[in-house]
Amino acid sequence: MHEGAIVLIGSTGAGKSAVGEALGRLLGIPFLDSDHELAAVHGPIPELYASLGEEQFRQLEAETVASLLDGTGGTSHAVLSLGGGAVLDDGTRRLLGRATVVWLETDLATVLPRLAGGRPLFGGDVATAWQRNHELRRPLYEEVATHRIDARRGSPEALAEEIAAALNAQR
Ligand SMILES: Nc1ncnc2c1ncn2[C@@H]1O[C@H](COP(=O)(O)OP(=O)(O)OP(=O)(O)O)[C@@H](O)[C@H]1O
Ligand SMILES: O=C(O)C1=C[C@@H](O)[C@@H](O)[C@H](O)C1
Ligand SMILES: [Mg+2]
Repeated sequence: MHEGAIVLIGSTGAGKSAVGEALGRLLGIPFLDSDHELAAVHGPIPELYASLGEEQFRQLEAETVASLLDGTGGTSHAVLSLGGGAVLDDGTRRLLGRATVVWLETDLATVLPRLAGGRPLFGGDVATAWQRNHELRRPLYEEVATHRIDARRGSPEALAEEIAAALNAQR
């Protein structure tokens, strides 16, 4: 199997958490999520983001990702789903250079119904804000991804199967 972590990246609502959980279950390895870890240690993301501001939030997120990646090194294996904006950090992108990084590609039509509850960073017009972030971050996802999956259709379980097959094919 794979050394270190299988990291899932992509825009908000792409399914990183849902697919990551399914992939961990499928492969029988732990599932970690940087947003879940941040929330467990520091409290709910919206409040954390509001109190810290973007710059400090990104710094804390980067430290969290680094420590989760550290914990998955050596002989242990895990699936690690990142927050949608985690790739904005240069240090995080450098660390991802050593991981298997799966980009869940999606589009606005797919995620819009999933964003109905609102996301902390998307004040005002959710669709416009999502699209802007999606376009700004696309080159960064592209830079660090070792694999790409079309996440616009298929259940989280089906997408997990697809990822497992893609990773097996390269062995
Ligand atoms: N392939 C899928 N098919 C149907 N629903 C999905 C799929 N993937 C995710 N969902 C649902 O869409 C919502 C958003 O998914 P999820 O939280 O996994 O996205 P995310 O990429 O982790 O977003 P964020 O960047 O905010 O962490 C959840 O309610 C989830 O159950
Ligand atoms: O797209 C973003 O910038 C974010 C996505 C979420 O995963 C959270 O990490 C947070 O809401 C920020
Ligand atoms: Mg998530």
